[in-house]
Amino acid sequence: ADSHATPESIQKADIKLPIKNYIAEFGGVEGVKALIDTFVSKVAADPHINVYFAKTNIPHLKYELTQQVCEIVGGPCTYTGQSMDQSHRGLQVTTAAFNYLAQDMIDAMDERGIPIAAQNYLLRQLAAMEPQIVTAKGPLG
Ligand code: HEM
Repeated sequence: ADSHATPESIQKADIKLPIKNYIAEFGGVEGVKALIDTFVSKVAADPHINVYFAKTNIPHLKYELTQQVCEIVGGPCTYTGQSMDQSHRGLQVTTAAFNYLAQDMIDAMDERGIPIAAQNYLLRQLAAMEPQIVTAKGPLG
């Protein structure tokens, strides 16, 4: 996947400009792939949110997430999946669910030793996607 961000892929991935280059801090494309493996394992084991993923094609999700995160952190990847709005429409994702998923990403990044500045950059990008992803209210808001 040695291609680069395009206006279309940036829009689909819901990336906020400017893209900053932290790919080295993430350990290159292989490091991003390993991070997404760790992250998805944590999500699958997280009783607060794993019900959302009961019918999900996990290998496909890992592929799309790897491309998206690699592109976000300035790596040589192009996201070609669905937009965040499209892929989460109808899933009834709540703010609480969003925050649990964000914590799983923090735990995964800690476990893989990603430097804090690089973590914070990715987390800011993910936080900015919340309006496209959260479509439901639950007991916790
Ligand atoms: C910023 C946070 C998030 C990002 C960057 C993200 C990203 C993605 C991506 C790239 C896909 C694949 C799209 C495709 O197949 O074309 C996807 C699918 C999915 N996401 Fe998220 N997501 C986020 C938050 C969440 C949350 C909080 C939940 C629920 C707790 C969730 C549940 C799902 C599910 C169930 C699918 C699979 C839908 C299907 O089977 O088609 N996502 N997400």
